[in-house]
Amino acid sequence: MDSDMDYERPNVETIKCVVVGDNAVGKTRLICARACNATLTQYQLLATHVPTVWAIDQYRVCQEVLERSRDVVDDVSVSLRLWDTFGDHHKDRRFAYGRSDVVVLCFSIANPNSLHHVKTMWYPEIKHFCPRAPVILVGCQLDLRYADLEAVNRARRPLARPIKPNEILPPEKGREVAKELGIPYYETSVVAQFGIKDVFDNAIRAALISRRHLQFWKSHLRNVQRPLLQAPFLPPKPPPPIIIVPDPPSNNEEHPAHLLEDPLCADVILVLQEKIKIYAHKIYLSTSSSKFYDLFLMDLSEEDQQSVAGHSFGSAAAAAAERVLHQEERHHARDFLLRAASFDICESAEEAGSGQRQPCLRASTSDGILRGNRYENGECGLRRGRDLSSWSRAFMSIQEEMAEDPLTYKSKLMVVVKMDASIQPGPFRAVLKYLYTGELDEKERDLMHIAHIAELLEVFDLRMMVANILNNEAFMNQEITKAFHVRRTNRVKECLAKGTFSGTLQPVGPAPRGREGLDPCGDGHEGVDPHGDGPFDGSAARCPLGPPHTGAKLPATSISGILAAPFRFHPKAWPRVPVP
Ligand SMILES: Nc1nc2c(ncn2[C@@H]2O[C@H](COP(=O)(O)OP(=O)(O)OP(=O)(O)O)[C@@H](O)[C@H]2O)c(=O)[nH]1
Repeated sequence: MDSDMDYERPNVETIKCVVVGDNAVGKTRLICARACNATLTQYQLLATHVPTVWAIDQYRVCQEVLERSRDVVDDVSVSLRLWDTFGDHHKDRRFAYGRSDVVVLCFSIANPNSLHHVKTMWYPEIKHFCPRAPVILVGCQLDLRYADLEAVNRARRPLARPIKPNEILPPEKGREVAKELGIPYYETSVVAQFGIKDVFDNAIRAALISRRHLQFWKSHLRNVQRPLLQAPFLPPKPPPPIIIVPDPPSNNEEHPAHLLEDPLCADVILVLQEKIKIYAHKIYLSTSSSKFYDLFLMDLSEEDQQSVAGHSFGSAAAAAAERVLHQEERHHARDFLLRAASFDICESAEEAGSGQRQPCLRASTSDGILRGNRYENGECGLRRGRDLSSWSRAFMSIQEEMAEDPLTYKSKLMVVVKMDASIQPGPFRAVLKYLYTGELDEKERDLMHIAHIAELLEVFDLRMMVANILNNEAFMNQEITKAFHVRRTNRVKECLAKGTFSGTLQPVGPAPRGREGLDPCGDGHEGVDPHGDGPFDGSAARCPLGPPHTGAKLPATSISGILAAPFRFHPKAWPRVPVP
C-alpha cells in the first residue's frame, strides 16, 4: 500500500512527529529503533555516529518501514510520520516543523549541556515554529547511567568526548525541566530497548488529544488518553559476586595428621630432647593412648609432697626405681623410689665431702620447670606441674605453662610434657601420626624404635602393626586401623559425655578450704577448678576470662574445635591403666 493512501483512509490519523535536540544525543537511533526496529549491539551503537544533515521522512524508504509506521493507540489507527532533524543550532529547521502534530525534544542523560539547551534553545524554537504542537521531553541513552563508563569511553569513536561519571544526570533533572515546561517526560535506551514504545505511543496520544480539541466531531478520538506515566527502568542486575568457597577439610583419615603440621587449637606441647617442641591435642592423644589419657587426667595440684621430692632424685636412684617398676606393683615402686631417693641424696652429699648439702639432681627438665610442685608464673600466679620419672619411662615431667599458640601467637595456658631423652623425634612423630590416624607407614625406617615408644606409651596395637610389617604381613594392619577408629569413636563419645577435655569452664564458686593454691590470679577467686571434680584441662581459660563466682561457662577449643575426622562408635569399654 502506498503511504499516501493513508491520507485517503477514513479514521486513520496521520501524525507528523518531529524529533529535535542537540547533536549526537541519539535522535536518529531513537527513530530507527521505532521505524526499523533496528537493534544494534552496544559496540555498533557506540562506534558509529552519522550526523543527520537534512530532515528526512523515513517512511518513504522501504516497505518494512512503511508497515511499522502504522499503529493503533487507544483504539485509534494512526500512521506515524517521523521526521529526523540535525542538531546544529544554527541551521534552519523551519521546513521540518511545518504542520507537525507533535515534537519529540531529546537530550542525552550523559550530556548536561544538552538538557540545558532544552530550556534555552530548543523549547523556544519549537514554540516559535509550531506553538500549538504538544512537546514530549526525552532523556536518551539511559543505559549510560548504569554502564561501566571506562569501557564505554574505550569503545566510543576516537574523537568522541569521553563521558565523565559526574556528568550523568539523574532522572529528577529531566523531570524538573519537564515540569517547568509543563510537558511529559520519558527516558529511553536503544541499547536496553527501553522506553521507545513509551515515547512514540505517548507522542501519538499527545497529538491526538490536541487534534481532538480542534476536530471535536471526530468521535473515534474520544477514548484517547492523556500521555501516560512511564514505568520505571529496572537496571540490569549486576553480575553475581564471585564467591570462592574453600574446599572443606578432607574427610578421610589423613585429616587429623594435618593437625600435627598445622596445629590448630593445640593444647599440648611435647618437648623432646629438651628443645624439640611438637604441638599436639589432648583429645587425640588421650583417646588413642591410655597412657596419655591417664597423664592428662593426672591431678597436678593435689600432688603430695613425696612426688615433689621425687623430682630431686638422683638419676641413679631413678633408674633403679624404673627397673623395679617393671617387676613390682606401682605403689611398691614408689616406696622404693622414695627410699632410694633419700639414700641417693645422702650419698651425694657425702661424695661432696665439703659439707655442702647439694643433692645430685636429675638433669633439669627445662628452664625453671619443676622447681617444686607449684611454680611462680610471673603473670598469673602459680603454675602446676609434676615430675613423671617415677610414673613412666616415657615421660619426664608435665607442667602447665603460659605458651604462645603456634598459629595465633597469643599466649595461652598449655600443658608442656617433657618426654624422656631416649625418645627419638623421628620415630616419635610416626607414633604420634598413628595416635592421630591409626595408620603406620610400612616404609618407616626405624620400626624398632617405633615399637619401643609404642610399648612405653602402651599403644599395643601399634607394636602389633610393627610386628606385622616385620613379618611381611602388613596387610593385616588395615584391620588394626579399622579397630583403632572404632575404639577411638567410643572413647571420644565417652569424653564428650563426661565433658573430659572439653575445655569448658566449670561453675565457679567460693574456693574450698585448703585450695588456695588454685587461685592463679591471687585475687581470692579460684576461677576454675579443673582439678576438683572434673578432669584436668590445661587449655581452659581461667581467671583472666571467667567472671569469678558467677557460675558462668565459657567455651574453649579443645574437643569441638578439632574433631573434624569421622569417629565410629564401638560399644566396648576402654580399659584404663590406673594412675599410681
Ligand atoms: N549508550 C547509548 N548510546 C546511544 C544511544 N542512542 C544513541 N547513542 C549514541 O549516540 C550517538 C549519536 O546518536 P545519533 O542517533 O546519531 O545522534 P543524533 O542526535 O541523531 O545526532 P545528529 O544527527 O548529529 O544530530 C551514537 O553513535 C551512539 O553512540 C543509546 O540509547 N545508548
